[in-house]
Amino acid sequence: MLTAKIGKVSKVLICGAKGVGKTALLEQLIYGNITLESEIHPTIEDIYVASVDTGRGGPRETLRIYDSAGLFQGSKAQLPRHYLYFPDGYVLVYDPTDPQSLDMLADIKTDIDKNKEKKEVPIIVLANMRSKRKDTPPSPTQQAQMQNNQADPVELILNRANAWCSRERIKHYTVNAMERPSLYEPFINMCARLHPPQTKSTFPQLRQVMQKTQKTEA
Ligand SMILES: Nc1nc2c(ncn2[C@@H]2O[C@H](COP(=O)(O)OP(=O)(O)OP(=O)(O)O)[C@@H](O)[C@H]2O)c(=O)[nH]1
Repeated sequence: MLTAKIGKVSKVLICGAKGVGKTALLEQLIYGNITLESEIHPTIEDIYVASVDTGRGGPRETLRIYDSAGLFQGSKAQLPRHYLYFPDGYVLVYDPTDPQSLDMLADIKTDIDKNKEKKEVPIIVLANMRSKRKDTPPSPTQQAQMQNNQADPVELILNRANAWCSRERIKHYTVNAMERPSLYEPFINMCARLHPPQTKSTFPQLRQVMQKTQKTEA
């Protein structure tokens, strides 16, 4: 007999401004084949399927991840309407060197909240750190800023994002599309929230209550 268990499939939308690295993140997460030399074309829409081990035992869970076309900056950012109805969760991405790409996420989040009705819809925010690495020496501009005791603008944007995310009760992650391990935690977290552990059947408790009632009636 075939007994392979197939977990639930959840739909997740990844969205944000144009060119913040949404496709690079997904390709890296799923295939691990992205390098600085990879040629990536702007997305219209693509679907990726990820089989995720949440580390809780049991079958792997499946995420169907929709990569969306990046939104243009300028006027109020609006997701195409159908993206507000079908996703079970959202991954919002911004580039911490570009403050407008962060501002845009607030508009997207408001739109999601307005349309989610009573459903619980997990949202996470990813700051794609591009190639900023701890071992990279500071650029001449950063050196000048440090000499003038000015804060690093990327740090300021990350702080602003952290403050917004904690107000909105959203988890904020700093990742780098070129570093695959940095992508695991956010997607495992999203998957675990979309597939909470099954609670045990309440029938045994129900049976106990019925037995007690019968005893008191006798
Ligand atoms: N150096 C570096 N380049 C990156 C990184 N992430 C993305 N890029 C580059 O930035 C460009 C845009 O990346 P995409 O992944 O296409 O961005 P996107 O958000 O999917 O873009 P749209 O589909 O147009 O919205 C590509 O040339 C990527 O190679 C990164 O972490 N580091």
